[in-house]
Amino acid sequence: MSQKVLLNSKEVHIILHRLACQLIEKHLDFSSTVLIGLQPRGKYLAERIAQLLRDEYQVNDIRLGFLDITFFRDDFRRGDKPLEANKTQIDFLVEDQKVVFIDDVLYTGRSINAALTAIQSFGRPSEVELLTLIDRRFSRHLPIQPDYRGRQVDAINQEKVKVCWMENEGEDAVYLVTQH
Ligand SMILES: O=P(O)(O)OC[C@H]1O[C@H](OP(=O)(O)OP(=O)(O)O)[C@H](O)[C@@H]1O
Ligand SMILES: O=c1cc[nH]c(=O)[nH]1
Repeated sequence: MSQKVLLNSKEVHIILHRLACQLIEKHLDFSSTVLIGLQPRGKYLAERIAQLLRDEYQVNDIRLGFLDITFFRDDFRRGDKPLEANKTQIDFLVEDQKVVFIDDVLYTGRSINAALTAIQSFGRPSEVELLTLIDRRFSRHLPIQPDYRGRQVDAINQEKVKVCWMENEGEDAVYLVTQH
């Protein structure tokens, strides 16, 4: 296995600021907008974006929730391992709200498809957008595209993009991992 740095810590931080600013441009005071990080790895990105909005850009009253999509995936019966769900935590109504899904990587689009199904249990949003740190090009199985993207990456199917966060991996960085 070998890995190449796609984004270092400084580049990740610059991109996070840009994404936060793009959200402000569109959503202004966030009075009818909620942020939903997809479990497990979108949670870290969503927390970072929410923290930036609050601390650096003085957007108060950010509503942030986390959505687990494990049992909404179209392939969830196919694996041979027992599935472990993560926690869904949405302490507000999404009815008539603008929902922004936040995930670290967009690849086939199947996770977002599952999230679109899962969020219906919480109400009917007025619109749903997608923010992703990494958009893997030419790999979609479904017609799903991000509204806000950190970096577009070309990778072949044998490669994996790995997003690391200080909170769980001890550094903010993005790697392209190749199995040999
Ligand atoms: O567009 P998709 O093909 O659905 O891929 C995107 C998903 O892949 C990753 O999770 P993964 O399913 O690899 O699980 P992981 O958390 O174990 O990395 C990533 O965190 C996204 O949620
Ligand atoms: O490259 C990929 C594809 C799916 N999920 C990831 O985290 N990385």
